[in-house]
Amino acid sequence: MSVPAIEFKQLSFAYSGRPDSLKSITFSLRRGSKTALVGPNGAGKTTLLLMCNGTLRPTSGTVVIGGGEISYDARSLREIRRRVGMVFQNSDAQLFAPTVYQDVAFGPLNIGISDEDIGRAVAESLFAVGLAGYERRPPHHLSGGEKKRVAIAGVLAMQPEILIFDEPTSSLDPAGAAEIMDLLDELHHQGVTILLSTHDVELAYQWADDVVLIADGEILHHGPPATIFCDTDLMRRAHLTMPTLLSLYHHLVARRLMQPDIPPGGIPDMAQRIEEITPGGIAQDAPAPIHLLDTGEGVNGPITALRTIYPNLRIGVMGTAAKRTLAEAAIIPDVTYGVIDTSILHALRREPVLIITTGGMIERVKARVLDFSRTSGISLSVLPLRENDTTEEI
Ligand SMILES: Nc1ncnc2c1ncn2[C@@H]1O[C@H](COP(=O)(O)OP(=O)(O)OP(=O)(O)O)[C@@H](O)[C@H]1O
Repeated sequence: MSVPAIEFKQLSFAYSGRPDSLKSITFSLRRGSKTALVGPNGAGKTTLLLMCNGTLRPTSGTVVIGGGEISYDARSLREIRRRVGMVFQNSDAQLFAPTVYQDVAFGPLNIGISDEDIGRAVAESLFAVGLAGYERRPPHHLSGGEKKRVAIAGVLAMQPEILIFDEPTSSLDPAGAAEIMDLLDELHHQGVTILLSTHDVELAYQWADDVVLIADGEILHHGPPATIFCDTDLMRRAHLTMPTLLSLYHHLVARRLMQPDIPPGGIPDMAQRIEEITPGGIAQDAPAPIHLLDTGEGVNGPITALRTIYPNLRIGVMGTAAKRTLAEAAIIPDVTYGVIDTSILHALRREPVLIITTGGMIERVKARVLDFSRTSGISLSVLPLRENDTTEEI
């Protein structure tokens, strides 16, 4: 078995003169996993996250990063903070330079990266968080959401192997929050291990592979989201409520309108199940295909060709590189976040859709659509587009 990304071993912690905020915490995070640390106010989430890069030191017990126990001398801490990026809940605590550029450049500058490479890292990180062109702005004149993005860019510029986010979507509007979650998905796909804290059960249910439930400084459970969020006793003990999608599913099952099954993973799954039990749906028609274009193949030709066949084609774009390519080609996409599930919903409504992305994200689209087809029994097709070819089917 591979070495875990992070291990907490019998970790306890008390702020000076206070009772224990963390009580004998033991769990580990798989390398490359995306985990949500979920719990009510005051549960100990922030305190636990601050252990991950040595900002706080346990009163007893240890934190192990990639197989090595954290040491608390200045040199070791510098090295740990390069490998473990941390975005704080309060961005004001993280931003201090006079310009956005200097703020994002601060980390790379401190580890001796050349000016040219720093320029590139800053530009790429700002583009990734949707703030290209903000370089000369003073961070303290930005909105709360923009500050959060600058803080994220500063962490991305260090290319950490582990990302720790304390309430990543707080102070972001819903679309901005969804874009940041998509960015986290992209980073996860590049192999980064992600641990975020939240009390947003909707977000944790739809996004995380694993959920760690914490209340009153203790871990109540660590497991797959559906197992944890379906457990009403656990939810009550953690002062949380069941995600809306699960709650609706349980109500429909209890009223015998729906067969008990694996809980729905997202809106496409739920919409499909409702369509199956509702007369008058369009289930008898075959779904529209989801076209898929790798930006490496060039975007203008295939889009023009597809638009002549489908004038009402919807275009979704996933990932930083693809967004940049589309911006350069002056093509405005219809969907920029939640792209795969939105595209599945369009396909089920028999509306033509094209997803533009690149690299490993191509496989992610195929895997998610295949997974949906398998669980729903509805055969959806993904048609990878090439310059003169729109017919290959998975
Ligand atoms: N600087 C501090 N000094 C003393 N006690 C603190 C300090 N920070 C947090 N605590 C206490 O530690 C406990 C855990 O707080 P923590 O901020 O880790 O919880 P949290 O789960 O992140 O909460 P929230 O969701 O409200 O941000 C709480 O009882 C809190 O009052």
